[in-house]
Amino acid sequence: MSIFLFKIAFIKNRQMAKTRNIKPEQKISFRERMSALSNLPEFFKLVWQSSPGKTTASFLLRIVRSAMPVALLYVGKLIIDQVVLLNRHEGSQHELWKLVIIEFLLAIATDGLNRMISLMDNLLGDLFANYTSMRIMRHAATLDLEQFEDSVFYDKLERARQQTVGRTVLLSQVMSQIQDFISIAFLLTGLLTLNPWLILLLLISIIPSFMGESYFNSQNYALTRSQTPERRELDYVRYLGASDETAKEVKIFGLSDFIINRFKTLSDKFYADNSKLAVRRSAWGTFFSVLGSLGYYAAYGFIIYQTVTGKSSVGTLTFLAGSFRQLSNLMENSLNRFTSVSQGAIYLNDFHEFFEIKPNIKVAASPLPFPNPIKQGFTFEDVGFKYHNAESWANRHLNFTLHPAEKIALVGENGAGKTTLVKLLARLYDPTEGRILLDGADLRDYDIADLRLNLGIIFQDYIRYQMSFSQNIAVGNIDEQDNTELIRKAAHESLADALAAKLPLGYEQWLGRRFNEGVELSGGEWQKVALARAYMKDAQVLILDEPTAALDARAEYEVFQRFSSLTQGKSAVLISHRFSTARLADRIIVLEKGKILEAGTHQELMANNGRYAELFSLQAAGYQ
Ligand SMILES: Nc1ncnc2c1ncn2[C@@H]1O[C@H](COP(=O)(O)OP(=O)(O)OP(=O)(O)O)[C@@H](O)[C@H]1O
Repeated sequence: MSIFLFKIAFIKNRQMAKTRNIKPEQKISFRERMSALSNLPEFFKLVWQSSPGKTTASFLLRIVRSAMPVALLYVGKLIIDQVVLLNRHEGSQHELWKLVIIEFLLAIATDGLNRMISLMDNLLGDLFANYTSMRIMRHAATLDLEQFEDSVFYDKLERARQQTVGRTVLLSQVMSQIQDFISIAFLLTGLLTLNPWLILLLLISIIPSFMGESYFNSQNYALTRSQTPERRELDYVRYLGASDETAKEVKIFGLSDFIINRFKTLSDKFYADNSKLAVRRSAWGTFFSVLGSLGYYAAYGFIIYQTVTGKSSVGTLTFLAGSFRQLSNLMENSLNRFTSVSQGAIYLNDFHEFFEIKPNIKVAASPLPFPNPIKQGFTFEDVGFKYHNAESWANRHLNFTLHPAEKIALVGENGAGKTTLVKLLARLYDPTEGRILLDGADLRDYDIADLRLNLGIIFQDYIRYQMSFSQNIAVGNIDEQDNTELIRKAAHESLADALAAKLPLGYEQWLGRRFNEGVELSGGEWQKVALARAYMKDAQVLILDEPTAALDARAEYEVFQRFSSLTQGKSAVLISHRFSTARLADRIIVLEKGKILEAGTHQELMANNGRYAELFSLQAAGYQ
């Protein structure tokens, strides 16, 4: 009967699943569940690596704890039998009190073990979460920029991130499972020797509940998995609604209601989906628990009958009834837990999937030594690049050479492909077609870390680190973070030193408002700090992507005076929308729709009377 009802629910649920956008491939079969268990050894390896000592302690404590239920029941039986004997003036008072003290000690030991196990689980859980978070960050650092720009990648990253905390539950579940199995083995031995028939009754009363749990767990997984993109959006909306970085614009544009409504729409949908499942799960759970109670009372009646008819002692009655109840609870718990363990093991797939993502940008097996000094420069040979999932090319048919000691300015309208070109130079992406040569050899043949060490790049969307002034500069060459002299020199070169002098704590001043006593800087001030990062290393090529957009006219003039003298003998690439800046370069490359439209000195391009001359005159007219 129950199976029949269960099937109806299953069919109905399949129909509902369709309306709830659960993709069919996200449902998991029993086989998938079982095969996911093969993830457990790898999982335990991670747990072990997090803390070998605590893993061993937790395991040993649970083994001792697993013998406690049967020991307590058995001593209880002996006590009752002794009391019955004493009533008949046959027993021993001394024996009785000895047993009571033993039971008392066992009870205290059980409580103590429970507390130690839970303490161990918590500590191990925290260590595991920290360890796996670090593993995720380490792996993420090896991946390509392009992978970070892909939403499917983010879903995987998000699911892996959730596993760092979520899987600590799996850890204690698996441990508890082992503990319960041993307890069950002990209790079953008692039941088998005293009354084997009860075992059959036991199985009948718990199997429906197990099937129900297993079914609802798989539904839960399918639902959670299908909700990943929305959950990320929910997190994002929550961040938009309450963050120092967004507060200004949210206030000015009066966006709070808009954001709250979006949050409400998303969270209401979550609530509706989750609560439907929770209600159905609870209703079925109640039904199965009634079945379990029926089984228990049938067994209880049977044992009472045997005691009344003199086939067992009163002590045996309490032992059997107690064993049956405990066994039924333990078996039900461990069967149910089995479904959550296999469920948890399936979530581990997400974790492993993330670690299986490999970077596409290959590192040369035996890299060429990076030239110092660069002799021929960087040559773009028909280079084209298309972003993942993009329709059009961001760069196409690029042919030019950045010579040693040459200063090139890249100009062009928004979206012309200037930043992309620079990213190709730094191998944040590899060309989709064509190749970039450095001193005649493919850029891919050099060591990528060496290449980046030789490039000093400041992007337009540089990070405003919520760290100290000095660390904000040191990130340009983190190995030198303790080199105060170098940091001060870099700050001097980018004009940031005058700013440090104004700050209450100078170079140790915390920047940004996110943490205590941080000082917020203006846009231009931040830019000067970021610029200092480029001077932290003795890079052979300096690349500044709109470095002065936020600087005032005097600061921009000074920055460029210094930039020119500091980059003497070095190559430099400058991206700027200000033609007054661009004209200082040895050569100007005008990009349009990813292609080179024209190139030459300021004078040549003006004489050409092409797009550069047009844009230059347009800007100059604005100043008159
Ligand atoms: N991460 C990305 N994913 C997909 N497309 C991108 C990405 N970044 C840029 N693009 C697209 O590539 C083209 C070139 O962008 P790029 O950032 O190189 O232009 P830009 O010349 O530096 O523009 P701006 O002057 O506005 O900084 C644009 O059409 C842009 O939409």
